[in-house]
Amino acid sequence: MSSETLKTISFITGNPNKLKEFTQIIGDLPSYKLDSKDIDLPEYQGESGEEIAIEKCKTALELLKAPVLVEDTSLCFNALHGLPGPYIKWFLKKLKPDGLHKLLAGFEDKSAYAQCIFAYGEPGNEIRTFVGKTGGKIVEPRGPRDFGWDPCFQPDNYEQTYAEMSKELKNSISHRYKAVDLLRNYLLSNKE
Ligand SMILES: O=c1nc[nH]c2c1ncn2[C@H]1C[C@H](O)[C@@H](COP(=O)(O)OP(=O)(O)OP(=O)(O)O)O1
Ligand SMILES: [Mg+2]
Repeated sequence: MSSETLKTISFITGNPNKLKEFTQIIGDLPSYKLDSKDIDLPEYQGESGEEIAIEKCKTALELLKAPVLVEDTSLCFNALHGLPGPYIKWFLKKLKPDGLHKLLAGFEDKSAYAQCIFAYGEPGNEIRTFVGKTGGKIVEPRGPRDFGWDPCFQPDNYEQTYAEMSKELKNSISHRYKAVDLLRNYLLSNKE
């Protein structure tokens, strides 16, 4: 297929680590050209993760008026009925991974899940969402601190935190991997 007939999709995110993982996970996508834009879009509050992703996608569509992809990530503590959830960014900013772990000091249940929701929109079409979840527990931080709450999240069935894992391993089991896998299948089955 010549480059003129490739459909360009812009992944809009202000987070370079997300973009790096996304690019590694999605790999080569025949018929599409994946582009990215570094814009930190405003996010609605008090909504479910899915609604936040859809609203974020609508904002991106208004800006670009072309196929856009956005993503919203949550970290949900079961003892806290799913909080911090979509507000994890602000909790992390103030508390750091150490404080996130301490937040659960008074609770026996340290279980949590990481959730990633991609929202894909094209002008005039309904917005599609793709949800990936990985369960685990919140532990005392271990490993490099280069990406968010990775040091304090240990996925089920593994002895390492996300931060201690190789990128290849994280990207083969993560919340983001599961969501991108659904998105990839959708895009490949939906191409004209
Ligand atoms: O796999 C991950 N491992 C560790 N930390 C992570 C991961 N994925 C997102 N994060 C962090 C980034 C932000 O502190 C919060 C999600 O907030 P979220 O609004 O989705 O991300 P963001 O504002 O950094 O980028 P964007 O411009 O795409 O909204 O969790
Ligand atoms: Mg954000």
